[in-house]
Amino acid sequence: MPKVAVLPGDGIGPEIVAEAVRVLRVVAPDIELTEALVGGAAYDATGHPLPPETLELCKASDAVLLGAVGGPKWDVIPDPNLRPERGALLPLRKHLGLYANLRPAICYPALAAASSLKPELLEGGLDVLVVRELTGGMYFGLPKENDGNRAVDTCVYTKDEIVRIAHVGFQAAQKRGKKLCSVDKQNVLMTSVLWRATVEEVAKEYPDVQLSHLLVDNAAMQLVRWPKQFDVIVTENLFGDILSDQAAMLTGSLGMLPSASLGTGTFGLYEPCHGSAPDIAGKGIANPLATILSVAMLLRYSFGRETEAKRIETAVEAVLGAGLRTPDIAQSGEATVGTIAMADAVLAQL
Ligand SMILES: NC(=O)C1=CN([C@@H]2O[C@H](COP(=O)(O)OP(=O)(O)OC[C@H]3O[C@@H](n4cnc5c(N)ncnc54)[C@H](O)[C@@H]3O)[C@@H](O)[C@H]2O)C=CC1
Ligand SMILES: CC(C)CC(=O)C(=O)O
Ligand SMILES: [Mg+2]
Repeated sequence: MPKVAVLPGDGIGPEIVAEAVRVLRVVAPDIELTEALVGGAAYDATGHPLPPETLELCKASDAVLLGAVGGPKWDVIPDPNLRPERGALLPLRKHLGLYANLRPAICYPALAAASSLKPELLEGGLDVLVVRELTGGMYFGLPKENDGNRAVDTCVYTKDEIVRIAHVGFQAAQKRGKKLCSVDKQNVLMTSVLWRATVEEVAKEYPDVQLSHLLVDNAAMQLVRWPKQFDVIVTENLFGDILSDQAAMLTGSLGMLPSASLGTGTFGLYEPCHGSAPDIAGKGIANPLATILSVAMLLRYSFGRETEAKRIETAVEAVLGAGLRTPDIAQSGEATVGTIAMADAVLAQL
């Protein structure tokens, strides 16, 4: 029986994951779901944000569905390695070998008005894929220190790490618009000099893909100036984290962006791109669509179930077309629905 580990986490995590699980149960009732603690919730219950039994469950599963971790309550844990982000999320990605993070930023035509961009920049929709390297760079480099007077973070990339994510970027572009933009900061960072040279080398294997390079500051500007120039963006961990949140706003809301974190093979971890949103947690108004769309990615990438994945994506598009809006994607004066009602509407469209 196919197995999925379900890790709701903190803040709005449990609220949105509960709705995504309802969708998954309807679309793929044969998949066995097992819930486990992660993040602040796990720290409170067990003293560690990633209990060994949670990691074991993930390893014994075919895929993981995660909500989000972290929040102000756990920012004050004295040992930074026991905080949810550094103690659970990053180790999960590393232990599970999930080096490729796919973050599709799709602006559904019905949401053009919710985007922070002028509608004419999004005419006919927007579909940009950010391929973010997920297990290297600044988030993982050692030493990582802070003695109160001086703090150090270290950015490390090996050629192998760049080669494998570059292949993911090129292959994704081959299946789409055949354009890849590699984003770095090679005018300053040595890791970026290696990044650019390596991407150039890998490009020789993909003559059908048009490769371009942008420095990250320019890339951030170009994303809001003319987002349709992009097809696939491949970049390192920190830049991809930032640029994908920025790309999310082009689609209407951070609450719309799903993600797949993949390694070799079909195992994957699926989560919305956003965090635990403590400012709206417990209010029943979080947008569940990023997590519901992450379930579609789970079905597509870990189980090869394209039909079921499309079924979910079509239902989401229909619900948006019918005018349902959680507050994050509503225009002023527009009626809104809560988390559960939005998921009810998706279920009704399936
Ligand atoms: N993968 C993960 O588990 C991540 C965890 N975090 C953690 O989450 C906590 C909060 O971080 P923030 O910087 O506030 O980022 P965030 O992504 O949680 O929220 C940013 C803004 O977007 C809104 N938002 C996010 N998701 C939404 C949704 N589904 N529906 C409607 N509005 C939504 C929030 O209300 C907030 O105003 C921190 O502890 C952070 O470390 C942040 C990013 C990723
Ligand atoms: C919480 C961070 C470690 C990660 C993050 O912001 C993300 O993966 O989007
Ligand atoms: Mg982020």
